Amino acid sequence: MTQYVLTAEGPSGRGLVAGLATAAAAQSCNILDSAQFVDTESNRFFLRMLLRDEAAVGPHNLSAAFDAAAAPLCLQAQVHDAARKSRIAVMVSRFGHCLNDLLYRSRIGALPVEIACVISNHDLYGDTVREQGLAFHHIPVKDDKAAAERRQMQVLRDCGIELVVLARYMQVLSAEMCHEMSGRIINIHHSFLPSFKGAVPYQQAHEKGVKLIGATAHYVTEDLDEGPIIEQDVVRVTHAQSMGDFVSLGRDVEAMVLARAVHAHATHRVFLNGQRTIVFPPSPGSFVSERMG
Ligand SMILES: Nc1nc2c(c(=O)[nH]1)N[C@@H](CN(C=O)c1ccc(C(=O)N[C@@H](CCC(=O)O)C(=O)O)cc1)CN2
Repeated sequence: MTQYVLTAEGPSGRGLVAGLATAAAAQSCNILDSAQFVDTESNRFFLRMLLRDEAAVGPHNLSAAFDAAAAPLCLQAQVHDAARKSRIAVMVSRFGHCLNDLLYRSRIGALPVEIACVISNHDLYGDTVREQGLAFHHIPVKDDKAAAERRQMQVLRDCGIELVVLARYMQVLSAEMCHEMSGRIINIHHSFLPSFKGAVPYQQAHEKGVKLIGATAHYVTEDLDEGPIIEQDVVRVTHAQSMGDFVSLGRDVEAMVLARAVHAHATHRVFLNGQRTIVFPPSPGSFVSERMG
């Protein structure tokens, strides 16, 4: 039986969960997993349900039913096919560890995404990407950033991209691109934000003598490394380690944090809440890979 993710948000109030759960039952949907949260500061309600469509009602009828149930509750509801993979583009510069990790996780089905193409301002990973049957677009960013970005945006439109993942892409995106793709570009920053923004966080961290380094996955906005945080993690370091050691230790935590963030976005668990996010936990079984050994 087909499963769907219901997402809903809007002004908080009484009877919201009941209203949506009643609508689910009326459509013969079994609620397999449910999470909701009220931000009492903003008085905003957020909900995510995993539904099993036991009467094969189908996505269009379910969308209509939940729109009808949500309207009197002043909620915006969306129904997503839980099995559908988001079409993503990965953008990379010189460091390929996050790209390789995403390619692997996507290939084994551990990430519910379809990598439609890879875009890079360098030609280092063209063979790696094309060997996996994927499109690789080398778009150098020389002195005309705007021209390069116009080419990037054209590729994203032509490929029907739903999410852009900056996998250590080291160019600042224009305000125009950030606005056009608002909420649909995820970046991995190689520090535990808000510490050490910018292009060389490991150098900053080493100079500061930190005992933890980290990685932060966030939505991209025109304000560099200031976008809503989706996922973070850290790893211990010591006084005896060099900046190069930090770079090596950081690779794994960067890749892990980025994969967690992409998984959360692709399974409709992330909600924007002003400058922050709400990230619901993964539903049971959502990490089961198609190729489990
Ligand atoms: N508009 C935004 N663009 C980008 C963001 C963002 O949050 N908003 N995140 C960065 C990633 N990043 C750190 O994680 C980062 C990348 C690059 C730079 C930077 O100063 N780049 C220089 C060129 C550096 C080079 O050529 O090697 C520049 O663009 O002039 C800072 C931070 C991705 N983009």
